[in-house]
Amino acid sequence: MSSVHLNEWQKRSFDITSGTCTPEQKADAYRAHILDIQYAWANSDLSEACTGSLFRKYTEKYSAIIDSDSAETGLNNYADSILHLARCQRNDSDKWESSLTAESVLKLKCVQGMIEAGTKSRNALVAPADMNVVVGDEVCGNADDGHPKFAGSSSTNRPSTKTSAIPLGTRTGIANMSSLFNDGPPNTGVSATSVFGNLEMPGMSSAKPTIGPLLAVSHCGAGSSNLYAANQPTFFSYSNSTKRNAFYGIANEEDIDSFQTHGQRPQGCSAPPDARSYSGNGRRAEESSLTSFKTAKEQMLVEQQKKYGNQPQRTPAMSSYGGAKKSLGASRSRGAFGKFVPPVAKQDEDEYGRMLTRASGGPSSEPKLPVDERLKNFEPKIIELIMSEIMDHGSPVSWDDIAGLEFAKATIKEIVVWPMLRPDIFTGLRGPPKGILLFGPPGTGKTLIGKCIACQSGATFFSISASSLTSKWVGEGEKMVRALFAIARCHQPAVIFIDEIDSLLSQRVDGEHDSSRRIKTEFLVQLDGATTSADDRILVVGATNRPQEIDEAARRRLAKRLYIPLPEALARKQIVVNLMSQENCRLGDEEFELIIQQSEGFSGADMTQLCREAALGPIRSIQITDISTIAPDQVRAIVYTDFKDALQTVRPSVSSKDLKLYEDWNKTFGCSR
Ligand SMILES: Nc1ncnc2c1ncn2[C@@H]1O[C@H](COP(=O)(O)OP(=O)(O)OP(=O)(O)O)[C@@H](O)[C@H]1O
Ligand SMILES: [Mg+2]
Repeated sequence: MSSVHLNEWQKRSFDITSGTCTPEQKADAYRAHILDIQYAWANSDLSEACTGSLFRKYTEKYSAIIDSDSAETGLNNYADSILHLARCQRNDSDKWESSLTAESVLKLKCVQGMIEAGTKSRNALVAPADMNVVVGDEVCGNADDGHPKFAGSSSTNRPSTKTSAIPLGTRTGIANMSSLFNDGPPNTGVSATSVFGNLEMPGMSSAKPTIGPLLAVSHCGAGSSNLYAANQPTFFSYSNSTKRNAFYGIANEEDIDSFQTHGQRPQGCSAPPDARSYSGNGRRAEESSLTSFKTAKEQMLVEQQKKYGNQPQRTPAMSSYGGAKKSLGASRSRGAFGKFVPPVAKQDEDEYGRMLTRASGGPSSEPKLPVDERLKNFEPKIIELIMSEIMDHGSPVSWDDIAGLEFAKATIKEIVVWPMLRPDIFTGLRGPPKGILLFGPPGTGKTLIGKCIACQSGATFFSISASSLTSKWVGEGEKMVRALFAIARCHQPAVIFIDEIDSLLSQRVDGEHDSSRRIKTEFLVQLDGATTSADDRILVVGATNRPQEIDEAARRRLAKRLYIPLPEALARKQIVVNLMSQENCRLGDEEFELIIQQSEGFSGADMTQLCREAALGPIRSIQITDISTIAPDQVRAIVYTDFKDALQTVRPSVSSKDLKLYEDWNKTFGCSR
């Protein structure tokens, strides 16, 4: 401490001894000095020893004021402020004479009300607003006898005082100490002076971990608590920043947690003398009655409370402690290595319960969702996603709608339909393969076959795409895969159709994204389980036009690999006949043959496109002026010329080079004859 500072403190000390000061001026000056000392200490302008010494000096000097019972001369701020008001009024008008005296003012209705309020509610703030009274469990009013005395009392007439020895650790709030000096209640048997008399200030015993016993004053009536918990350390050992935080009433997380847990004020979190009082359970005493302001977080908690009733909240209400630092993450108790909490609010535990209610035809009008005990470990949102979004309910497709592909259709019927119909026959070696891969050029009917299986197999059909199994959340994709198979197991017999399976099960390469690799691995594991378990009647059907990109492990699991080639002449004709049968068309057999010859190399999709293009021929022949008025039956029939024109614009989408690749792969891995 610099000598300038020391001189300043000492000078001030003597200034206040001047007899010219009124008691309230002295009280104000006293509090200002306490504040200054605290501030200086918090900023390390004062050493601990010096702070202690100054406090002692101040206490000794002003013990007469502090200990005075007199409402006139003591630090009776309550009476002082009322009298001060009265005096001001008198100054405004010389003629006006106030009948207010120290005694009469206490009989005023409003004053009585305030006193009663203070007596009734121990949490209520009755003490002058600029006084800070902090106790373990309660905020003490001025007096429990209704007398608004604020000064520490003499020991002679205070028999009910409890004292307790508090081992001082290394910290205690200076502000708390100031409250000791200032707010000694009427029933306190130990005066502030005596408290200080017993207090060894830090400078005196800094080497010791504890600073000797401090007599704490319990002054809130019979049921009152001690000022400090017995294990409450003092704050002299705090670092400067902590001291400053403590000084400004900013608690660190630990303190807040422990405070909220034990119902005590955060250790070392002293408030300046003009801070508001706090209740021992952390609630700002006057908060409920005086302030309706809520932070967004507090509002959210209130709404959550309303929404979920008395369910325990994950986040403790920071508002419970007004002096706590309200910073981002201040309420976290998980620490740096705690579990990651996503920024989006997690689904509540009872969401699944709500889903069960819906599923069991509960109050909600939402559709029934099948649920199973085995799915309890999965997040409801994932189950819901798979159930509602992945399960396919497309328009019905029959085997006859698929032109050609007789071998593929027969094989699929053998694998899918019959075993479903007669599981008793298809046992042992006759057991159907659990995985099929449909591969071939684009537009050849692979997806169409999938839809047909969905309609004709009688199994629960899950049609999923790779993108629906991927998620931006780490780990979510694997869960989706697991949930998919679990749900399929609950709904046996089941077919899981994965279109464009190459994007999900492409070969694992170095440097690929970790999450996609994990999804892939999980899928293979599940696929393995589904394919090896004899009891499970789950068929996985994959479709791809890039069979060469499929991971070899997946390839093995998809045991039946069926080549879906470009449609042969007969199949092409069937497609055209099928489509033209629904239109006004006039085509002879010869014309059909011509069309089939000219569409060599077309896929099923190309044939469909050719028919669409030809169907537009009659419309194009209508005059533009007539298009708005012409009746549908006046539109001419589709004729061969329309196909001829269409063949000029529609080209095969599969090149012969690509075709060779498929045929080669089929020869290597395919199961076709
Ligand atoms: N064999 C077929 N019989 C009848 N229509 C077919 C046939 N093949 C393809 N089509 C027609 O082509 C359209 C596209 O077929 P689909 O979507 O099944 O092809 P895909 O093999 O899945 O192609 P991609 O590999 O590009 O996904 C079908 O909607 C259907 O109109
Ligand atoms: Mg497809």
